[in-house]
Amino acid sequence: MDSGLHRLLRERFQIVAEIGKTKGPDESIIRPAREAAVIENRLAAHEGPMPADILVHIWRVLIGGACVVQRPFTLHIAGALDTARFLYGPISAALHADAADAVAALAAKPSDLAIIDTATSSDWWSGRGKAHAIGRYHTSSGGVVVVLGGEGVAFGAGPIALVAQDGDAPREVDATVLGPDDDVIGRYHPFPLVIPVAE
Ligand SMILES: C=C(O[C@@H]1C=C(C(=O)O)C=C[C@H]1O)C(=O)O
Repeated sequence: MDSGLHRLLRERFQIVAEIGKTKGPDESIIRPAREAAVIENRLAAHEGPMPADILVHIWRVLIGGACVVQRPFTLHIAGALDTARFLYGPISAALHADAADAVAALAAKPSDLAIIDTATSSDWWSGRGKAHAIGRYHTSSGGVVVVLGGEGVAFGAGPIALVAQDGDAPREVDATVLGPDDDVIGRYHPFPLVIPVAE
């Protein structure tokens, strides 16, 4: 059983490496909407005693590993280590004192990702420059964590936009009701599960 699983995983990573070669040097290898679709497809086909959150956890580690195989990158983390590990697994990480530091590190290397617990800063969005939200997750402790991609990371295809307007705190709106002056900081596919974090 384990040999068969292992063989399939090796095959998956071979295919992932081939897909990576088709992505251009100026294009991000991370496709948040595709990742969400991959997991939604697994959840839709799921049955049996394995808990759905275990399924999601395994696939998130596979996807994080797949991304890093296609092109190495670092997670710049401000107060969201559990969420970062849940979403991307054991890949290279840098811990930052606050959101501003993490966003500055992302600006220096836009192909990395920043993962920010919004409780670490009341205005994490104001210094983000060309970074934009590619994911927004709720945690089991009631927190909200935002994943920021640098320039070039494709927006998700979902209908939700996360908007900052006139310096107000970001709010979620349906993309179809956005006005011309709205400052869209990210669009993403809604994620079905709450991220479990250590208390
Ligand atoms: C494999 C790809 O690259 C990345 C890894 C994915 C995966 O492991 O399923 C999905 C989307 C991308 O973030 C792809 O673009 O298809």
